[in-house]
Amino acid sequence: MDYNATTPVDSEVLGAITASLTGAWGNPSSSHEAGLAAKSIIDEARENVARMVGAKTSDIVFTSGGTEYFHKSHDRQNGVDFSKGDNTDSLPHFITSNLEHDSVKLVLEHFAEEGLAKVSFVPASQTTGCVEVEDIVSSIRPTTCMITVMLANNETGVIQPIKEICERVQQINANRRNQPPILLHTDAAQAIGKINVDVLDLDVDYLTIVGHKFYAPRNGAIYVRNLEEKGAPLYPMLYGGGQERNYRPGTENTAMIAGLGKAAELVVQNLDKYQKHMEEVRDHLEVRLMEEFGDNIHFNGKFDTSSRLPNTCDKVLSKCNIVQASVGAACHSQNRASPILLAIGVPDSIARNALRLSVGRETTLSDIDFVISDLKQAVQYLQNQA
Ligand SMILES: Cc1ncc(COP(=O)(O)O)c(C=O)c1O
Ligand SMILES: O=C(O)CC[SeH]
Repeated sequence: MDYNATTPVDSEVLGAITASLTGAWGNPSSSHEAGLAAKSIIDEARENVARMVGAKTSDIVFTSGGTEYFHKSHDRQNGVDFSKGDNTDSLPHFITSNLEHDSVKLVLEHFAEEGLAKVSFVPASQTTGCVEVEDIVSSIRPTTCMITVMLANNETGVIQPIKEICERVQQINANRRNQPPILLHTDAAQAIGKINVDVLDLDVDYLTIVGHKFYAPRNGAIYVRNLEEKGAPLYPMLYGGGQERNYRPGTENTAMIAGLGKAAELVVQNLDKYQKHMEEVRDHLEVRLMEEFGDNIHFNGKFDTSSRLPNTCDKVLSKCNIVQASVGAACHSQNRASPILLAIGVPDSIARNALRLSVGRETTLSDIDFVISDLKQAVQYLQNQA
């Protein structure tokens, strides 16, 4: 019950990984047969990942995972020079939400602490669990170089208004004079494989893809709009043998890329089925929780006017025997109330008891019965201890 933390590798994905480890172990940069076999697997995987998010194949760069995608430029990025920190008014300005995963939040905090950039952390609305478009737009300054807001939150499952934000910002970009356009990034880690994600529909410049959230191995990729055509800028964090067009050098991890590509192919083929199943099971879970615990349950991710991922249910509890879940994001220390829940207005006393349940593709209705009975015995245990 913790599929937002990570997912198992799909059996077909494992097959693709195994096949490439045995049949395509060559160096993809080698021009001989073994190298060409590996390169063709990588090319096919790139096509499948691009298809999954509605991108051009050449706009996809493979990475080691979701955390490896966000950094400052070592050069003038988008007309803004990070190295010139002497005049703080000219510092590049970033806008983000207070709901972001640490792989975005901590990078921007670092930029600010190091005097490399100014950052606006826009608070999400406590009535919608979303960051409001107008609050993002009103934070824009002449020095704003990038806006990054996650597509769906990993704890609440609430889907953020990325398309609406991009629509407004592109209108502003069209009227910007003497300033480069504001770049738009979204962290789609929790959305891919659960809802349809289309980079052109969203109209973003960058989109983060995290394999281990959609039954792929723990690598990832980033979408960069019109990368080949020098569209959105991308600066390497590493220097080496020229792989990934010098954007992400290092001999390619063919097997993991093969797995990512197969998982992407499965999403393209089965997303509707996955989404419907997860939604059915999650909704059944919430019905049963209400039946069993009534007013003792507080659903932290349900807002009347906000959409949410089909698999996520954030609520309360801790003494379970069978259920494995997170009391917030897996990578956060568990002995504190989730900052995300506090940010959307969940009272500390409730946030401290939150339990995030996230179902997966194979979670069944009978699994839910186990979950409910385990939660019930946990509640009884806690009540007896009280
Ligand atoms: C929303 C979100 N963004 C980014 C990440 C980071 O991805 P990775 O663990 O592959 O670095 C995760 C999960 O770990 C996540 O849930
Ligand atoms: O568990 C999550 O929310 C993702 C890993 Se921090």
